Amino acid sequence: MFAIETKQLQKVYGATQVVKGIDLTVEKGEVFGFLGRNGAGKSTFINMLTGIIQPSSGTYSLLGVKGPNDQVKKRIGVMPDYSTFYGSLTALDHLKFLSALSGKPAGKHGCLEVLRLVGLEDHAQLKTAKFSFGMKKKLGIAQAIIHDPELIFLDEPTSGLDAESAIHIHKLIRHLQKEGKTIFMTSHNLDEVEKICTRIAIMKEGKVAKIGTMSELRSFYRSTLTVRIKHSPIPKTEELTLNQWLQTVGTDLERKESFITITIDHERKIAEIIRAFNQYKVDIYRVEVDEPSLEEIFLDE
Ligand SMILES: Nc1ncnc2c1ncn2[C@@H]1O[C@H](COP(=O)(O)OP(=O)(O)OP(=O)(O)O)[C@@H](O)[C@H]1O
Repeated sequence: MFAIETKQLQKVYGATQVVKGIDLTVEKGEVFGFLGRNGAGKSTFINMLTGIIQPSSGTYSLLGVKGPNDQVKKRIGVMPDYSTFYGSLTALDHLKFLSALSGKPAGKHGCLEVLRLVGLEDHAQLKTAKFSFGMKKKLGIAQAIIHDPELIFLDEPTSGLDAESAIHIHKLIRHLQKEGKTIFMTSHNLDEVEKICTRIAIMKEGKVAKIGTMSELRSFYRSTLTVRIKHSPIPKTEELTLNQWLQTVGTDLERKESFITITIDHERKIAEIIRAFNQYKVDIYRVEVDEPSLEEIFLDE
């Protein structure tokens, strides 16, 4: 059973198809990153799954239950792209109120624990009207997880946060994953997605353009690897043979003092090169492989 499954999910506004029939599955326990340029349709997609808006056509299931379904809504947590708060309440009272509404009251201790998890323990008694943008973001995450949901939607959980707070939220997301939760998050921070997401979908103009783990996306993007090897001096007697052999292994061979750079079509060839160097009694000090970053893959779309 999938945490999320959509079939031909579509949203049309007037004559514009904003989400163009998406088929997507997310396994339980994943931290799934949903990326795309501004206006690609990410929030619209999430808003359909979380019941904020109705799909124009297509179907979806959350935690194995066909949506929309009021019972399953209690098992999901949502941090929308902007959250609203009761400004006259303190952070603690705000959370206590929401957790009572959820039908699964966390109590004062539970609420304080969630405030600690998001890094707001020192502001529990502060009225939310006085909260900064970053503090509101954290409180938005707190209210998404206060009822201990199994599936959590986070729309840009760290945008606008300082680096330290963002790292704190990354740790929280990993902690939630360890507890068996599924997280579906959007982000414009590609470094963060690369670090914490198990799988990634890149959305373009309402469709999923690419999907996979980071290594799958890398292999779709580029079928060759550029390898740079630092090595001990090659004995003069062996130089020619080794050079000739390297030219059969890869392309764009460059040799400079104690470095060679070569482009190969499979990582297995790195092992072949290392074995050959050993055979010629050449030591290898360092191997660097130039892999495409998520940014390159993303910009390629
Ligand atoms: N209620 C609406 N009526 C008409 N068009 C809408 C409506 N809501 C969203 N759109 C349009 O749908 C497109 C997708 O918007 P959406 O907010 O889903 O994008 P996004 O990928 O979340 O963007 P961002 O990264 O900026 O948050 C945009 O062109 C937007 O203008």
